[in-house]
Amino acid sequence: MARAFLFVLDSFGIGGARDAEAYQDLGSNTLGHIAEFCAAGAADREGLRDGPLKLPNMSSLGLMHIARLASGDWPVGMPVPERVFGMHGAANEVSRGKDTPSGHWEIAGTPVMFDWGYFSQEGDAFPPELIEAICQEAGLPGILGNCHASGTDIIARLGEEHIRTGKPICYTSTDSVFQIAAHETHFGLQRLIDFCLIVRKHLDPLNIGRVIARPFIGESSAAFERTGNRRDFSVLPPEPTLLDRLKEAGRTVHAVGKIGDIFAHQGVSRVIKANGNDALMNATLATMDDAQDGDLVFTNFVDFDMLYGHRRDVPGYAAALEAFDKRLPEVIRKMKPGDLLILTADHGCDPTWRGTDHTRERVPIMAYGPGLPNRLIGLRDSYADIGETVAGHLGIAPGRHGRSFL
Ligand SMILES: O=P(O)(O)O[C@H]1O[C@H](CO)[C@@H](O)[C@H]1O
Ligand SMILES: [Mn+2]
Ligand SMILES: [Mn+2]
Repeated sequence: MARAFLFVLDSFGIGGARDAEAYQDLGSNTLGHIAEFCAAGAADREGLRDGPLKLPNMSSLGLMHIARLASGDWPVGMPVPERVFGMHGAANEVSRGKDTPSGHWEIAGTPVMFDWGYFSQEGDAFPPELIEAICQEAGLPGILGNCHASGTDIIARLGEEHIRTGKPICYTSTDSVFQIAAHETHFGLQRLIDFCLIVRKHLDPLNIGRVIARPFIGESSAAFERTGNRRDFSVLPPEPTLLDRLKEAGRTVHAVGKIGDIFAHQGVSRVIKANGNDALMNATLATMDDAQDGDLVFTNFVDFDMLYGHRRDVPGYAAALEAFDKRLPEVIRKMKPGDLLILTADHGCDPTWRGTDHTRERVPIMAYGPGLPNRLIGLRDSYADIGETVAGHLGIAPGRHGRSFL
Protein backbone atom coordinates (compact mmCIF):
# COMPACT_ATOMS: atom_id res chain seq x y z
CA MET A 1 0.00 0.00 0.00
CA ALA A 2 2.32 2.76 1.25
CA ARG A 3 1.61 6.12 -0.46
CA ALA A 4 0.71 7.39 -3.93
CA PHE A 5 2.07 10.55 -5.56
CA LEU A 6 0.17 11.74 -8.59
CA PHE A 7 1.70 14.63 -10.55
CA VAL A 8 -0.12 16.33 -13.42
CA LEU A 9 2.16 18.27 -15.75
CA ASP A 10 -0.59 20.58 -16.92
CA SER A 11 -0.92 20.40 -20.74
CA PHE A 12 2.02 18.02 -21.38
CA GLY A 13 0.40 16.15 -24.30
CA ILE A 14 2.23 13.73 -26.58
CA GLY A 15 0.11 13.89 -29.74
CA GLY A 16 -1.75 11.08 -31.45
CA ALA A 17 -5.29 11.47 -30.05
CA ARG A 18 -7.69 9.33 -32.06
CA ASP A 19 -10.29 12.09 -32.20
CA ALA A 20 -7.92 15.06 -32.72
CA GLU A 21 -9.48 15.92 -36.07
CA ALA A 22 -12.85 16.67 -34.49
CA TYR A 23 -11.11 19.43 -32.51
CA GLN A 24 -9.10 20.73 -35.52
CA ASP A 25 -6.05 19.46 -33.65
CA LEU A 26 -4.90 16.70 -35.99
CA GLY A 27 -1.08 16.74 -35.89
CA SER A 28 -0.78 18.72 -32.66
CA ASN A 29 1.89 17.27 -30.39
CA THR A 30 3.12 19.27 -27.41
CA LEU A 31 6.23 17.18 -26.63
CA GLY A 32 6.94 16.30 -30.28
CA HIS A 33 6.87 19.87 -31.54
CA ILE A 34 8.86 21.27 -28.62
CA ALA A 35 11.54 18.60 -29.26
CA GLU A 36 11.52 19.46 -32.97
CA PHE A 37 11.98 23.19 -32.33
CA CYS A 38 14.72 22.55 -29.76
CA ALA A 39 16.63 20.21 -32.10
CA ALA A 40 16.47 22.81 -34.87
CA GLY A 41 17.91 25.50 -32.58
CA ALA A 42 14.57 27.34 -32.70
CA ALA A 43 14.08 27.22 -28.94
CA ASP A 44 17.33 28.82 -27.82
CA ARG A 45 16.94 31.82 -25.54
CA GLU A 46 19.92 33.55 -24.05
CA GLY A 47 20.24 33.05 -20.35
CA LEU A 48 17.44 30.47 -20.37
CA ARG A 49 18.32 27.39 -22.43
CA ASP A 50 19.69 26.13 -25.73
CA GLY A 51 20.02 23.05 -27.96
CA PRO A 52 18.05 19.80 -28.05
CA LEU A 53 15.46 19.15 -25.35
CA LYS A 54 17.08 17.47 -22.35
CA LEU A 55 14.78 15.29 -20.26
CA PRO A 56 17.01 12.44 -19.08
CA ASN A 57 15.02 11.52 -16.00
CA MET A 58 11.62 11.35 -17.65
CA SER A 59 13.29 9.46 -20.52
CA SER A 60 14.47 6.89 -17.95
CA LEU A 61 10.84 6.56 -16.90
CA GLY A 62 9.89 5.74 -20.48
CA LEU A 63 8.98 9.12 -21.98
CA MET A 64 10.68 8.46 -25.34
CA HIS A 65 9.04 5.05 -25.69
CA ILE A 66 5.69 6.51 -24.72
CA ALA A 67 6.04 9.28 -27.32
CA ARG A 68 6.74 6.78 -30.08
CA LEU A 69 3.86 4.60 -28.98
CA ALA A 70 1.43 7.53 -28.88
CA SER A 71 2.37 9.33 -32.09
CA GLY A 72 4.54 6.91 -34.08
CA ASP A 73 7.76 8.96 -33.90
CA TRP A 74 10.68 9.26 -31.52
CA PRO A 75 10.96 12.89 -30.35
CA VAL A 76 13.60 14.58 -32.52
CA GLY A 77 17.07 15.11 -31.05
CA MET A 78 16.41 13.29 -27.79
CA PRO A 79 18.49 10.21 -26.90
CA VAL A 80 16.59 6.98 -26.32
CA PRO A 81 17.88 5.29 -23.15
CA GLU A 82 18.80 1.63 -23.30
CA ARG A 83 17.06 0.86 -20.03
CA VAL A 84 13.82 2.29 -18.74
CA PHE A 85 12.34 1.91 -15.29
CA GLY A 86 8.76 1.44 -14.14
CA MET A 87 5.55 1.08 -16.08
CA HIS A 88 4.86 3.41 -18.96
CA GLY A 89 2.24 4.02 -21.60
CA ALA A 90 -0.18 6.63 -22.93
CA ALA A 91 -3.88 7.33 -22.50
CA ASN A 92 -6.72 8.63 -24.62
CA GLU A 93 -9.30 10.92 -23.09
CA VAL A 94 -12.92 9.79 -23.27
CA SER A 95 -14.36 13.01 -21.83
CA ARG A 96 -15.38 15.33 -24.65
CA GLY A 97 -13.83 18.51 -23.25
CA LYS A 98 -10.10 19.06 -23.65
CA ASP A 99 -10.09 21.17 -20.51
CA THR A 100 -8.49 20.99 -17.07
CA PRO A 101 -11.48 19.79 -14.99
CA SER A 102 -12.46 17.11 -17.56
CA GLY A 103 -8.85 15.88 -17.67
CA HIS A 104 -8.32 15.85 -13.92
CA TRP A 105 -11.68 14.31 -13.08
CA GLU A 106 -11.08 11.57 -15.64
CA ILE A 107 -7.59 10.95 -14.18
CA ALA A 108 -9.38 10.62 -10.83
CA GLY A 109 -11.64 7.92 -12.27
CA THR A 110 -14.61 10.09 -13.26
CA PRO A 111 -14.89 10.84 -17.00
CA VAL A 112 -17.18 13.69 -18.01
CA MET A 113 -19.81 12.07 -20.21
CA PHE A 114 -21.95 15.19 -20.81
CA ASP A 115 -21.30 18.30 -22.90
CA TRP A 116 -20.25 21.45 -21.11
CA GLY A 117 -21.84 24.78 -22.01
CA TYR A 118 -19.65 27.08 -24.10
CA PHE A 119 -19.84 30.75 -25.08
CA SER A 120 -20.29 32.10 -28.59
CA GLN A 121 -17.25 32.53 -30.83
CA GLU A 122 -19.07 35.14 -32.93
CA GLY A 123 -20.07 38.61 -31.75
CA ASP A 124 -20.49 39.11 -28.00
CA ALA A 125 -19.46 36.01 -26.08
CA PHE A 126 -21.95 36.39 -23.23
CA PRO A 127 -25.76 36.64 -23.41
CA PRO A 128 -26.92 40.25 -22.62
CA GLU A 129 -29.40 39.07 -19.97
CA LEU A 130 -26.53 37.34 -18.12
CA ILE A 131 -24.39 40.51 -18.15
CA GLU A 132 -27.33 42.57 -16.95
CA ALA A 133 -28.13 40.16 -14.12
CA ILE A 134 -24.56 39.88 -12.79
CA CYS A 135 -23.86 43.62 -13.05
CA GLN A 136 -27.08 44.45 -11.28
CA GLU A 137 -26.45 42.01 -8.45
CA ALA A 138 -22.83 43.18 -8.02
CA GLY A 139 -23.64 46.89 -8.47
CA LEU A 140 -21.24 47.26 -11.40
CA PRO A 141 -21.52 49.75 -14.28
CA GLY A 142 -20.88 47.04 -16.92
CA ILE A 143 -18.11 44.78 -18.18
CA LEU A 144 -15.26 45.00 -20.67
CA GLY A 145 -14.10 42.30 -23.03
CA ASN A 146 -17.11 40.04 -23.65
CA CYS A 147 -15.09 37.95 -26.13
CA HIS A 148 -12.75 35.00 -26.61
CA ALA A 149 -9.23 36.09 -25.66
CA SER A 150 -5.83 35.20 -24.33
CA GLY A 151 -5.64 36.40 -20.73
CA THR A 152 -2.37 38.31 -20.98
CA ASP A 153 -3.34 40.04 -24.26
CA ILE A 154 -6.67 41.22 -22.94
CA ILE A 155 -5.29 42.84 -19.80
CA ALA A 156 -2.67 44.65 -21.91
CA ARG A 157 -5.47 45.85 -24.19
CA LEU A 158 -8.19 46.72 -21.65
CA GLY A 159 -6.43 47.00 -18.28
CA GLU A 160 -6.14 50.80 -18.32
CA GLU A 161 -9.78 51.25 -19.30
CA HIS A 162 -10.69 48.81 -16.50
CA ILE A 163 -8.86 50.94 -13.94
CA ARG A 164 -10.55 54.11 -15.28
CA THR A 165 -14.09 52.74 -15.44
CA GLY A 166 -14.18 50.07 -12.70
CA LYS A 167 -15.64 47.59 -15.18
CA PRO A 168 -14.17 44.06 -14.81
CA ILE A 169 -12.68 42.39 -17.88
CA CYS A 170 -14.70 39.28 -18.75
CA TYR A 171 -13.55 36.80 -21.40
CA THR A 172 -13.66 33.15 -22.34
CA SER A 173 -11.86 30.54 -24.47
CA THR A 174 -12.69 27.23 -26.16
CA ASP A 175 -12.91 25.84 -22.61
CA SER A 176 -16.12 26.03 -20.66
CA VAL A 177 -14.98 29.08 -18.69
CA PHE A 178 -16.01 32.58 -17.67
CA GLN A 179 -12.78 34.38 -16.76
CA ILE A 180 -12.71 37.68 -14.88
CA ALA A 181 -9.59 39.84 -14.83
CA ALA A 182 -9.51 42.77 -12.40
CA HIS A 183 -6.84 44.89 -10.76
CA GLU A 184 -5.88 43.68 -7.29
CA THR A 185 -5.84 47.12 -5.69
CA HIS A 186 -7.83 49.48 -7.97
CA PHE A 187 -10.74 47.04 -8.18
CA GLY A 188 -9.81 44.95 -5.12
CA LEU A 189 -9.04 41.26 -4.76
CA GLN A 190 -11.92 40.48 -2.41
CA ARG A 191 -14.34 42.37 -4.64
CA LEU A 192 -13.17 40.25 -7.58
CA ILE A 193 -13.69 37.02 -5.60
CA ASP A 194 -17.17 38.21 -4.50
CA PHE A 195 -18.05 38.99 -8.12
CA CYS A 196 -16.86 35.53 -9.21
CA LEU A 197 -19.19 33.92 -6.66
CA ILE A 198 -22.14 35.91 -8.04
CA VAL A 199 -21.24 34.92 -11.59
CA ARG A 200 -20.77 31.27 -10.56
CA LYS A 201 -24.37 31.16 -9.31
CA HIS A 202 -25.74 32.60 -12.56
CA LEU A 203 -23.75 30.16 -14.70
CA ASP A 204 -24.93 26.93 -13.11
CA PRO A 205 -28.01 26.70 -15.39
CA LEU A 206 -25.73 27.22 -18.43
CA ASN A 207 -23.54 24.26 -17.43
CA ILE A 208 -20.32 26.30 -17.47
CA GLY A 209 -17.43 24.40 -15.85
CA ARG A 210 -15.48 27.20 -14.22
CA VAL A 211 -15.39 30.84 -13.26
CA ILE A 212 -11.79 31.97 -12.91
CA ALA A 213 -10.58 35.05 -11.02
CA ARG A 214 -7.55 36.55 -12.80
CA PRO A 215 -6.22 39.33 -10.57
CA PHE A 216 -3.40 41.50 -11.88
CA ILE A 217 -1.16 44.35 -10.75
CA GLY A 218 0.78 47.16 -12.45
CA GLU A 219 -0.11 50.70 -13.43
CA SER A 220 0.11 50.72 -17.21
CA SER A 221 -0.48 48.45 -20.16
CA ALA A 222 3.18 47.50 -20.51
CA ALA A 223 3.54 46.70 -16.80
CA PHE A 224 0.40 44.68 -16.06
CA GLU A 225 1.17 41.29 -14.57
CA ARG A 226 -1.12 38.52 -13.34
CA THR A 227 -0.53 37.46 -9.74
CA GLY A 228 -0.55 34.11 -7.96
CA ASN A 229 -3.96 34.91 -6.45
CA ARG A 230 -5.84 33.22 -9.28
CA ARG A 231 -8.87 31.28 -8.02
CA ASP A 232 -10.95 28.73 -9.92
CA PHE A 233 -14.61 28.21 -9.02
CA SER A 234 -15.58 24.86 -10.47
CA VAL A 235 -18.87 22.97 -10.51
CA LEU A 236 -18.85 19.69 -8.61
CA PRO A 237 -17.63 16.56 -10.42
CA PRO A 238 -20.60 14.53 -11.74
CA GLU A 239 -19.87 11.52 -9.50
CA PRO A 240 -17.67 10.89 -6.48
CA THR A 241 -14.03 10.79 -7.62
CA LEU A 242 -11.01 8.87 -6.41
CA LEU A 243 -10.50 11.72 -3.94
CA ASP A 244 -13.94 11.25 -2.35
CA ARG A 245 -13.44 7.50 -2.25
CA LEU A 246 -10.11 7.84 -0.50
CA LYS A 247 -11.42 10.36 1.98
CA GLU A 248 -14.37 8.11 2.74
CA ALA A 249 -11.91 5.27 3.43
CA GLY A 250 -10.27 7.49 6.04
CA ARG A 251 -7.25 8.45 3.95
CA THR A 252 -5.75 11.92 3.71
CA VAL A 253 -5.84 13.56 0.28
CA HIS A 254 -3.13 16.22 0.08
CA ALA A 255 -4.01 18.64 -2.74
CA VAL A 256 -1.03 20.69 -3.90
CA GLY A 257 -1.47 23.75 -6.16
CA LYS A 258 -4.79 24.16 -7.93
CA ILE A 259 -5.99 20.57 -7.33
CA GLY A 260 -8.32 21.73 -4.52
CA ASP A 261 -10.03 24.29 -6.77
CA ILE A 262 -10.27 21.86 -9.71
CA PHE A 263 -12.22 19.39 -7.56
CA ALA A 264 -14.34 22.16 -6.00
CA HIS A 265 -12.73 20.98 -2.73
CA GLN A 266 -14.66 17.69 -2.83
CA GLY A 267 -12.64 14.82 -1.40
CA VAL A 268 -9.75 17.10 -0.47
CA SER A 269 -8.40 16.86 3.10
CA ARG A 270 -5.55 19.37 2.90
CA VAL A 271 -4.86 22.22 0.49
CA ILE A 272 -1.24 23.26 -0.02
CA LYS A 273 -0.94 26.32 -2.26
CA ALA A 274 2.20 27.50 -4.02
CA ASN A 275 2.90 29.83 -6.91
CA GLY A 276 5.09 28.58 -9.76
CA ASN A 277 6.44 25.12 -10.67
CA ASP A 278 9.52 25.41 -8.48
CA ALA A 279 7.53 26.38 -5.41
CA LEU A 280 5.00 23.66 -6.27
CA MET A 281 7.84 21.13 -6.34
CA ASN A 282 9.11 22.37 -2.95
CA ALA A 283 5.60 22.12 -1.51
CA THR A 284 5.19 18.63 -2.96
CA LEU A 285 8.48 17.42 -1.48
CA ALA A 286 7.51 18.79 1.93
CA THR A 287 4.10 17.13 1.64
CA MET A 288 5.74 13.81 0.78
CA ASP A 289 7.39 13.99 4.20
CA ASP A 290 4.00 14.43 5.88
CA ALA A 291 2.07 11.77 3.94
CA GLN A 292 1.22 8.58 5.82
CA ASP A 293 0.63 5.06 4.51
CA GLY A 294 -2.53 4.98 2.39
CA ASP A 295 -2.45 8.72 1.56
CA LEU A 296 -2.49 10.46 -1.82
CA VAL A 297 -0.39 13.51 -2.68
CA PHE A 298 -1.90 15.06 -5.81
CA THR A 299 -0.07 18.00 -7.43
CA ASN A 300 -0.82 20.10 -10.50
CA PHE A 301 2.17 21.81 -12.13
CA VAL A 302 0.37 24.68 -13.80
CA ASP A 303 3.19 26.72 -15.38
CA PHE A 304 3.57 24.47 -18.43
CA ASP A 305 0.05 25.40 -19.48
CA MET A 306 -0.56 28.86 -18.08
CA LEU A 307 2.82 30.49 -18.64
CA TYR A 308 4.07 28.69 -21.76
CA GLY A 309 1.46 26.57 -23.60
CA HIS A 310 -1.26 29.24 -23.84
CA ARG A 311 1.38 31.87 -24.48
CA ARG A 312 2.83 29.79 -27.36
CA ASP A 313 6.27 30.16 -25.81
CA VAL A 314 8.38 27.19 -27.00
CA PRO A 315 11.69 28.07 -25.26
CA GLY A 316 9.76 28.81 -22.05
CA TYR A 317 7.93 25.47 -22.19
CA ALA A 318 11.16 23.60 -22.97
CA ALA A 319 13.02 25.28 -20.09
CA ALA A 320 10.16 24.49 -17.69
CA LEU A 321 10.23 20.82 -18.72
CA GLU A 322 14.00 20.70 -18.26
CA ALA A 323 13.75 22.33 -14.83
CA PHE A 324 11.04 19.87 -13.77
CA ASP A 325 13.06 16.92 -15.05
CA LYS A 326 16.13 18.06 -13.16
CA ARG A 327 14.25 17.97 -9.87
CA LEU A 328 12.74 14.50 -10.33
CA PRO A 329 15.62 12.76 -8.47
CA GLU A 330 14.63 14.75 -5.38
CA VAL A 331 11.20 13.11 -5.61
CA ILE A 332 12.60 9.65 -6.22
CA ARG A 333 14.92 10.01 -3.21
CA LYS A 334 11.91 10.63 -0.97
CA MET A 335 10.15 7.44 -2.04
CA LYS A 336 9.94 4.52 0.39
CA PRO A 337 9.34 0.83 -0.37
CA GLY A 338 5.73 0.39 -1.47
CA ASP A 339 5.29 3.99 -2.71
CA LEU A 340 3.97 4.71 -6.20
CA LEU A 341 4.67 7.81 -8.31
CA ILE A 342 2.66 8.57 -11.45
CA LEU A 343 3.46 11.42 -13.85
CA THR A 344 0.80 12.35 -16.38
CA ALA A 345 -1.04 15.28 -18.01
CA ASP A 346 -4.61 16.51 -18.38
CA HIS A 347 -4.65 17.59 -22.10
CA GLY A 348 -2.26 19.15 -24.60
CA CYS A 349 -1.37 22.80 -25.24
CA ASP A 350 1.03 22.62 -28.16
CA PRO A 351 3.00 25.89 -28.08
CA THR A 352 3.60 25.69 -31.86
CA TRP A 353 -0.10 25.33 -32.70
CA ARG A 354 -2.38 28.07 -34.11
CA GLY A 355 -4.38 30.14 -31.62
CA THR A 356 -3.81 29.96 -27.87
CA ASP A 357 -6.10 27.14 -26.79
CA HIS A 358 -5.55 23.57 -25.56
CA THR A 359 -4.94 20.78 -28.08
CA ARG A 360 -6.59 17.34 -28.11
CA GLU A 361 -3.76 14.86 -27.53
CA ARG A 362 -2.91 11.66 -25.78
CA VAL A 363 -1.17 12.02 -22.42
CA PRO A 364 1.86 10.15 -21.07
CA ILE A 365 1.70 7.81 -18.09
CA MET A 366 4.98 7.22 -16.27
CA ALA A 367 4.61 5.07 -13.16
CA TYR A 368 7.55 4.38 -10.90
CA GLY A 369 8.05 2.78 -7.52
CA PRO A 370 10.73 0.82 -5.73
CA GLY A 371 10.08 -2.75 -6.82
CA LEU A 372 7.55 -1.91 -9.55
CA PRO A 373 8.12 -4.05 -12.68
CA ASN A 374 9.56 -2.45 -15.81
CA ARG A 375 7.07 -2.80 -18.61
CA LEU A 376 4.99 -1.11 -21.26
CA ILE A 377 1.32 -0.72 -20.36
CA GLY A 378 0.32 0.28 -23.89
CA LEU A 379 -2.34 2.71 -25.06
CA ARG A 380 -5.05 3.00 -22.46
CA ASP A 381 -8.63 3.81 -23.47
CA SER A 382 -9.22 6.30 -20.68
CA TYR A 383 -7.30 8.46 -18.23
CA ALA A 384 -9.51 6.71 -15.64
CA ASP A 385 -7.01 3.82 -15.64
CA ILE A 386 -4.66 6.14 -13.76
CA GLY A 387 -7.14 6.74 -10.93
CA GLU A 388 -7.99 3.04 -10.77
CA THR A 389 -4.31 2.18 -10.54
CA VAL A 390 -3.96 4.55 -7.59
CA ALA A 391 -7.12 3.09 -6.02
CA GLY A 392 -5.80 -0.45 -6.43
CA HIS A 393 -2.38 0.51 -5.10
CA LEU A 394 -3.87 2.19 -2.03
CA GLY A 395 -6.19 -0.77 -1.42
CA ILE A 396 -9.63 0.80 -1.82
CA ALA A 397 -12.52 -0.72 -3.78
CA PRO A 398 -12.47 -0.23 -7.59
CA GLY A 399 -14.59 2.54 -9.09
CA ARG A 400 -17.01 2.42 -12.02
CA HIS A 401 -14.62 3.47 -14.82
CA GLY A 402 -11.21 2.35 -15.97
CA ARG A 403 -8.99 -0.45 -14.72
CA SER A 404 -5.71 -0.62 -12.88
CA PHE A 405 -2.59 -1.40 -14.88
CA LEU A 406 -0.74 -2.80 -11.86
O1 LIG B 1 -5.39 32.89 -21.60
P1 LIG B 1 -5.58 32.56 -20.16
O2 LIG B 1 -6.26 33.63 -19.37
O3 LIG B 1 -4.30 32.10 -19.50
O4 LIG B 1 -6.64 31.37 -20.13
C1 LIG B 1 -6.38 30.02 -20.23
O5 LIG B 1 -6.54 29.50 -18.96
C2 LIG B 1 -7.83 28.98 -18.82
C3 LIG B 1 -7.92 28.07 -17.68
O6 LIG B 1 -6.82 27.19 -17.55
C4 LIG B 1 -8.08 28.34 -20.14
O7 LIG B 1 -9.44 28.21 -20.40
C5 LIG B 1 -7.40 29.28 -21.10
O8 LIG B 1 -8.30 30.13 -21.67
MN1 LIG C 1 -4.95 21.96 -17.70
MN1 LIG D 1 -5.09 25.89 -19.84
